[in-house]
Order: sequence, then C-alpha cells, then structure tokens
Amino acid sequence: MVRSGILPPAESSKFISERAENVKIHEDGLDKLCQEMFSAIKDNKLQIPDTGTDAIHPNKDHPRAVDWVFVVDTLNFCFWSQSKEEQWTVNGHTGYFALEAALHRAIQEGHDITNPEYYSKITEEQLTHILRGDTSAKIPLFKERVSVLHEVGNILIEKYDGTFEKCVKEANKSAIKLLEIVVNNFPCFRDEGVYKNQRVSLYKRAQILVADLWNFFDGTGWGEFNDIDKITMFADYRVPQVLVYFGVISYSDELMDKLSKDNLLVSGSEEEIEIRGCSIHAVELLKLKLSQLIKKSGQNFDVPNSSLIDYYLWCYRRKHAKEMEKIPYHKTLGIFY
Ligand SMILES: Nc1nc2c(c(CN[C@H]3C=C[C@H](O)[C@@H]3O)cn2[C@@H]2O[C@H](COP(=O)(O)O)[C@@H](O)[C@H]2O)c(=O)[nH]1
Repeated sequence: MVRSGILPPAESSKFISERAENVKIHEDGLDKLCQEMFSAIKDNKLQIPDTGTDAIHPNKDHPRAVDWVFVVDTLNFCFWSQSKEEQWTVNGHTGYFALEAALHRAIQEGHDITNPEYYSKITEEQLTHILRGDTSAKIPLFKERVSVLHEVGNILIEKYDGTFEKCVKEANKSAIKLLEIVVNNFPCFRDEGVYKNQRVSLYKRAQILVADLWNFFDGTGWGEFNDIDKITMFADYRVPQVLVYFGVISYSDELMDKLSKDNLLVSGSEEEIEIRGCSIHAVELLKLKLSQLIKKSGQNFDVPNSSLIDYYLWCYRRKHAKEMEKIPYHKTLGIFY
C-alpha cells in the first residue's frame, strides 16, 4: 500500500474497471491498439516523445534540474479552456508545453523558480508575470498554483534541505519508494478518491514526476529506477481521448452526451473516476497483450513499460489532433491532472 488503507493505482484501476457502469473496456479495441503499438515498436517509434520542443524541456545539465522537474510536475495540471479565445498559450505553445515554455523563460529571465526559498513565498504578482501568456488568456486555477507552490516549497525546506534531490536520494533508485515519499509528504499530490466505498488512488502527477525524472535523465543518475515498470499510465484528460479513438474504451450514451455538451465532471465523481481508472487498467491490459504478441513474434523486442505506452499515446493525440477533435475529452477542475 502506498498509503495505508488506499489501493495503489494498478489495483485501484482493476477494482474500478470491474465495477464501472459508464465506461467499458473492449477486447477488439485492445487488439487494434496492440497492433498499432507493435508496428511502432518494430519501427522503433516507441522511444521517449521526440516532441520537437526540447528547447523548453527541463535541461538535465542545469544545476537544479531535479528541482526544475519537481516544479513542472507540481504545476502539471488543468490546461484546458472552454473556448479557443480562453486558451492560454506561451510563445505559441499550448497546454502542458505552454507551462514548460513559461518556466524555461522564467529561468532564462533569472527568476529563481527552481528554488523553494523563492517559490514557497512567491507572490501572485510574481507568478502572474512568470506565467504570462501570448494573449490576455490566463492559465486556469491560478490561485491553486500559488498555493501548491507554497505548500511543496515549505515542505522541501522543512524536511528535505530545500531540494527534491534529497527525496530522490531517500528513494534509493526505487520508483515506488519515491512515489510513496511524494504522496506521503506532499498533500497536493494525493490524487485519491472513494469509489463504491473503496479508497482508491490514481496518483497521476506523483507518477509522472517519477517517470519525468526517468525520461529527462535517460534512466541514469537522478533518473535511474530499478522498478520503473511498476509505474502505471498517467490518468490525465488526453489519453482517454486516444483510447476512445481506438475503440479501447467506450462511454455510456449518457456520459458521451455530457462530454459532447462540454459539461464539467466533478472531481472525484463516479464518472470521472471510471474514465481515469478504466484508462489505467486498459493500458495495463495492453501491456500484457503486447508482451504476448512480442513473444509470439519471436522477435527480441523489449516489452514497453506503461510510461512508454503512455507517452506514445499522449503524443499520438497531439500528432493526430484533427481526428481527435471529434472525440470529446472530460473536463474536471482540479489540481490532480
Ligand atoms: N498521460 C500523460 N499526460 C500528460 C503527459 C504530459 C507531458 N509529458 C511529457 C511530454 C513531453 C515531456 O517528455 C513530458 O515528460 C502532460 N500530460 C497531461 O496532459 C494534459 C495536457 O495535455 P495538452 O493539453 O495536450 O498539453 C494535462 O493533464 C497534463 O498533466 C504525458 O506524457 N502523459
């Protein structure tokens, strides 16, 4: 148990998918996506996203690179807007990449945004300047972003000598141990809920934080984890769109109707938990199918872990944005994803 009495994400997602009433997982959709992923593996396309925006990623050679990743994933949530005009962009980047661009720009401008001594006391005015966009459109949930920076900054100072490196060292190359340190000590990462009287966890930001260290440090040094394959897919609002596109998951008519009308789903609601839980479980099932297909093929490909499958699907959505526009994604206001 990552936190006592709460099912970890892999078990939570199985529990949810077995009871879900508004979301279904489909064997034929899994087979179709499995074929797609298998050809991606054969074409060696399943590497970490060549997102073409490397200039704005956290730079692993920066003296405070680990803390840079920590700040990115502390703020890595809720970039959607109800209309194109309200869409926050930075130097032409949208969504998550707008956040990366804003933080990269802040560092270039000399704001000490990777230092908890600074951001634990950051003012609304300072963060407004750092997150300023190309237009008058603002990043959503601005006040929540100020408070999560204050929260995590003070905890790092009080308990970890002012750097997330201390947490990574304490995890001793275990992804699950680092996940436990993050969710036990930093409340804003506690992406948990109650579903049919069972306490469940999805831990999207805590898990993507571990996977981002692994990704940005190429699995070495600060990114070396001997159990990275234990991390599940990151239950955001984009990958479910791709899973619906491939027919891996489907929504009830009632839920699809709500999403098509841009109705918000309340954070922690049954429908929201079922979309996120079934998405995680679908990727776990996909990983199993992929390992069977690779074995049958007799080719010595590595079975991709959930992070690699997730990154592929998340990038797929951006690369096929036109097709994806037809598939509504669920909108929830919250700090978890
Ligand atoms: N499942 C999953 N969700 C992810 C990511 C990422 C970016 N990660 C890697 C990408 C390049 C770097 O290598 C990063 O490491 C952001 N998100 C989520 O998506 C949403 C924003 O979407 P859009 O509006 O399109 O930017 C929001 O919930 C955000 O939290 C991922 O990889 N997987």
